[in-house]
Amino acid sequence: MSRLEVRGLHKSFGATPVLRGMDLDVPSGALAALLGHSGCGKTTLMRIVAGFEQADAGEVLIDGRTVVDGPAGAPPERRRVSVVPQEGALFPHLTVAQNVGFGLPGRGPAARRHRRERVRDLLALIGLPDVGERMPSQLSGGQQQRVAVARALAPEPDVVLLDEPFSALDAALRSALREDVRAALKATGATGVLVTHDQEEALSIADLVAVVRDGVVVQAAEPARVYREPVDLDTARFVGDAVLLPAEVTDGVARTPVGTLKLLRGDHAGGRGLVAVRPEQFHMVGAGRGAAIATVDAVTFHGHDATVRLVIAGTDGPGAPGTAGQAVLCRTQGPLPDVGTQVSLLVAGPVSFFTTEAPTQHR
Ligand SMILES: Nc1ncnc2c1ncn2[C@@H]1O[C@H](COP(=O)(O)OP(=O)(O)OP(=O)(O)O)[C@@H](O)[C@H]1O
Repeated sequence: MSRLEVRGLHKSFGATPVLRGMDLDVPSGALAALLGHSGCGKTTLMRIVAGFEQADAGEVLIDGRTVVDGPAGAPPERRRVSVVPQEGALFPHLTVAQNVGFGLPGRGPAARRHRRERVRDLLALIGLPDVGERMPSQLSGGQQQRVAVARALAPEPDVVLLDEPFSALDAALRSALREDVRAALKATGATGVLVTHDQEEALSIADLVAVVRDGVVVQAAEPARVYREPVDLDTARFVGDAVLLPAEVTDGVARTPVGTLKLLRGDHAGGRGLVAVRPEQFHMVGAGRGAAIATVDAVTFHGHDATVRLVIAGTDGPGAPGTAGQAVLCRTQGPLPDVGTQVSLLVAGPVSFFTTEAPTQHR
């Protein structure tokens, strides 16, 4: 078991606070993605957990063992934490097998045999069983990252930290590699933390997405929850596309330019604010069946689906006043409408409401 707990971590560089009381709890064997804008403190957290940087205050526990206690901490080599950096991580003068086996003891015939077997098993696990004798320069970028993952897993770490390990790769390679890396982590039972800017990556492979802003985790939950129930407006905008519409909440429903919408959480006191609607929640339906009339402004075809930009022309139902002219985005797999045509719009499923009358609430 190797649960990772980060409690109240603080770190400043000079007078600039970077981590401001960061909390994170990653269950044993889970893969968490740290998602946040550049400079929000993701790498600093990873470096503190790995032991490359000192915290000012707060704690990090692995499997209940305190490895960081304020500025004090266990030596990095005793933490059972491995790191997979962005790129260029392999020793260029060692073979692939020597790279993977680098952190393993090799004195005596039994240890050497164990090392050989472990290297062989890990290369098979990452899908490169035959490259052990090659030099890193003879591998592609994606293969080198696979080897870096194998090397990180070799000493059977409790926690593996992956700092944007796929960022230098092209889109197709990234998606294949991240699936394989997830599978390798799961096969070894290691707890993983992945730093990424890429929301799709975070949502698709992580068990837990932790949204980081200004040195704190503002929301940590399973990917679908973060997407469907973002904790605040900034998270709604940052994780996936969101159409923000003015809304007035009364009696647990929101009156909006596209009709009266159900709320995800019915406990709002009411008042004015914004609802966040995901583009796939919009549906273009037959005339008279929607809640609003909209004019097709632009259509962008993506292959698997399309994005249709629409401008509300008027309401069919009891919408909020002054709604015409509001632009919305609709993601559709159905037939594509011509630009300039009018369609009827419907919103499926409940939406999140964020009041603009009081400070943003953090859960
Ligand atoms: N050793 C350092 N000395 C001074 N400032 C630092 C140091 N390391 C990081 N910082 C600053 O701390 C802030 C957070 O950096 P960090 O690398 O943790 O962000 P990040 O979220 O990982 O960003 P990115 O996604 O761009 O890698 C940045 O403003 C950075 O310039």
